[in-house]
Amino acid sequence: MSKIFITRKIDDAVIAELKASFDVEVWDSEEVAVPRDVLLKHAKECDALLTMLSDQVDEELLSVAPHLKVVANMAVGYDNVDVEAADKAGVIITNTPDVLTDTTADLVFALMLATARRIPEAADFIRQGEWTSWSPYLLAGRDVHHKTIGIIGMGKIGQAVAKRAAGFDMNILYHTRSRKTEAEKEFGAQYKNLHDLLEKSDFVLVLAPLTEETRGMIGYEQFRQMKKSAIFLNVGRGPVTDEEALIEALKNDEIAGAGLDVFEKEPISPDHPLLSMKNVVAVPHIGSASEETRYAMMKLAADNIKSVLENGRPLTKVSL
Ligand SMILES: O=C(O)C(=O)[C@@H](O)[C@H](O)[C@H](O)CO
Repeated sequence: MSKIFITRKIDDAVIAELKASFDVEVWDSEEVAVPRDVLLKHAKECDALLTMLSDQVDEELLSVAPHLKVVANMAVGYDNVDVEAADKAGVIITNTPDVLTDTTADLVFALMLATARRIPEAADFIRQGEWTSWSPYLLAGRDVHHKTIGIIGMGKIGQAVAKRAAGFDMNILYHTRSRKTEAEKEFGAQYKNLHDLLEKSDFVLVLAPLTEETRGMIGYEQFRQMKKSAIFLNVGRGPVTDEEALIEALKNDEIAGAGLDVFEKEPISPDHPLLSMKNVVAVPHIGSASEETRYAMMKLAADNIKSVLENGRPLTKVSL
């Protein structure tokens, strides 16, 4: 019977479905990542791994895993996986695209609205008992409707954001590796080089995956090119942004605010400088965190393993 190791406690129904056909072991914690030595021990004897973003699937792991046929990453991103090394080792890597697209695009709008309309600040204002009177500009924020959003990384989530932005009568710019003519036709999105997008956008949104190409792509120079009234959003990967440069840009009022779901190092500590800034809305990597979507991500990861072990065919393979 094929052996599967799941690196985090996921939904019982999904585990039960796998246990019906395979020998399944689960790292029995939702919060605590599986320690490296435990992961390597299981990799030595497993045919399949179901992994999280916090698990490094690298040459060391692949070199001790003679039976490994598939690694199903419970994420659309796979910057925790050395895909080239896996390909050389003949190990199939899968991810969880599509099932999280709309949920993550919703979080983009939640962050954009929360930052622009100062929602967390306003919620605190009442809780602190500060709402004692009214003034014309009390907690006045900035409009989102009819403004310009610049999307960096126009994959499926970027296009789902463009669809929502069209509903807000926004002007949509995008910068990405390949033109998205569909999004141009359907949502009036305009392709721009990075400099023009940064100069023209009221909201600059990072959705690009983390690659050697995109690491640190938004740094001091890029923040200087943005409008002073711009709000910066990152719902992609933290290291795409030079976080020191972001902190400087906020401190020096080079931009007006930031809405962040991802950070250079996660989790971030409560004394992180970004958390002391009123014009920053920070949330703990919850882009895809709806019950429906996280269940769908678990199920898709499990179905990928089942399909590969039963007929060698992945459902959502990561290709080089
Ligand atoms: O899918 C991704 O690439 C994500 O970043 C998120 O959907 C996950 O929540 C992440 O895997 C949680 O750590």
